[in-house]
Amino acid sequence: MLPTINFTQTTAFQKLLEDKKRLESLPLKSLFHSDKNRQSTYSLYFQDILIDYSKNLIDADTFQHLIELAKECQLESAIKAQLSGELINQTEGRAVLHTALRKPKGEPQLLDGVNINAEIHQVREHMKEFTEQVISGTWKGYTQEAITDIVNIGIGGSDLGPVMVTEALKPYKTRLNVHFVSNVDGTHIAETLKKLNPATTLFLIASKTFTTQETMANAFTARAWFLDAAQDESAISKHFVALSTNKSQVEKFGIDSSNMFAFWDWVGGRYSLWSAIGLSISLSIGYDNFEALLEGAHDMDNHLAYTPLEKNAPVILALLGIWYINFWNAPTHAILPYDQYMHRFAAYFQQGDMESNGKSVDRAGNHVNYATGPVIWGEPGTNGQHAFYQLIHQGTQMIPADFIAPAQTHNPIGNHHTLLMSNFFAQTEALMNGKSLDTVIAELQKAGLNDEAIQKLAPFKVFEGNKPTNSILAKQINPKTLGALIAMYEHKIFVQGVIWNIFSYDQWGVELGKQLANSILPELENDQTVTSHDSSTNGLINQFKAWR
Ligand SMILES: O=P(O)(O)OC[C@H]1O[C@H](O)[C@H](O)[C@@H](O)[C@@H]1O
Repeated sequence: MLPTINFTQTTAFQKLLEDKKRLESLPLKSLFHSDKNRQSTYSLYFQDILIDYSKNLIDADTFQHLIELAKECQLESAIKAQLSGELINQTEGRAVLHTALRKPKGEPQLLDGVNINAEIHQVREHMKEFTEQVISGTWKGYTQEAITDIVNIGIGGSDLGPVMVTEALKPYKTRLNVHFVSNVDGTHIAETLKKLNPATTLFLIASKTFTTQETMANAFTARAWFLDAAQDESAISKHFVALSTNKSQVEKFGIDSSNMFAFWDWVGGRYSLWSAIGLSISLSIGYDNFEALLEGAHDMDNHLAYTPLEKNAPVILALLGIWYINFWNAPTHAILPYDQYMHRFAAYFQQGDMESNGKSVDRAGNHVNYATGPVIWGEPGTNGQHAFYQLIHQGTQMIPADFIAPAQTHNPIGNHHTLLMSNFFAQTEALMNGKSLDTVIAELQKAGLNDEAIQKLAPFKVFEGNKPTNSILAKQINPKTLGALIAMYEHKIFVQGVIWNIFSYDQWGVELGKQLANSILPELENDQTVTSHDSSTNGLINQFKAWR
């Protein structure tokens, strides 16, 4: 079981309140002036990834107190509880073992006293064989042609992870074209199918529960589109496979269980790209690369488990997040990859983080009196710079940000990568240093403005600085480093949930909307005036009915 400690009642919390007062009036850049070794003190290497957290509003005492906070909240035993398969997802009565999916063959993982490693590797073996058959063209469609296109139909965790990873690892692409349909808006599937030939298309119906409304609607549409061409139900077995935990629903849909890739209820949807849900990844980049992704994540799991908290990357990132959210009132956190291939990374962690830690009830069932998970957002640099960085630089909210970049590009064209990286380095430096009024005045004088003009313009050109950032510099974004990065963020989320004393692995908050949609659906299927809701909802429904 996880400990239930209110972190605001700890000794470390009180010390951190004092630290905040001290650091408020201490410019971050002065911490660099007074300590020439600051970068090496506040950065660490994880394999070929440099995690530099020195541009944060911390000093030695604060860092120490953050570690003490983690210890007082019994983080170390919580990490052991999760990794050893305890039922830490208490509201659903489940263990949380996505880390087990990344263990090599033969490395035991106990769940209820049973070693589940062999079962996991059986599915991985099935994924490997299937991937190789489809890529080599020995898996044939109903016209005996090889498959050219894969359509993954899934939503939430059965979509976002595979989309993000296949995009991030596009340089490793096999000959297969992978498409993703998630939205129940018919436009999504219509636009996807337009480009495809049923004879060479393979559908992966990805759903942990196999009952999700959007996915089932898209799956039935895909089935009808396919049968319209094939005119033969027996052809389905060559063109539809299921990635799910729900065998009976899969069979009901008409997919043979030999075409089902199983996973288990101890894999949370938003942590499932490592399971059979990753089949689209494996087809997209090849099984060996998929395995390398898992290996990278497994190395990060070991780092979490065996590294002292002071040197533990996900723990440090989590504690820095707590520092800003709970002591500096930062409501959001930006993830800014300077890598076009990683353009869905922030979107992926919107679900990862916000569905996990968007909670307001603690593990004892009481309403919390402190902030929990932040709003996660971000876009790739440099696009973000020309869109929303203005607010990060000069707005009123503190927005801690992670800058992520590869030193080596997969596309060495002219000086593009140097241009990109000059922006990567410049932004975190600018956010930290800002620009003082004196500097602004001197610049305006140099530009030849008169005193009156300078006085008028100067305030708008001042940058306060002191904006905290982490810089995560990877030698290269490849399957292994990406796996490690994803796992690092996953563990960061878990660590924060432990400190906030919330359950990070349930998602009851998504249920109410689903329930209401189900009750409204029949009301939309006739032309009668609706009166069963509030006047706004009734009015909107009735206008919709009149206009459709
Ligand atoms: O994989 P499925 O069972 O279809 O679930 C898809 C998604 O459904 C819900 O929105 C859950 O909140 C998500 O966590 C889940 O990823």
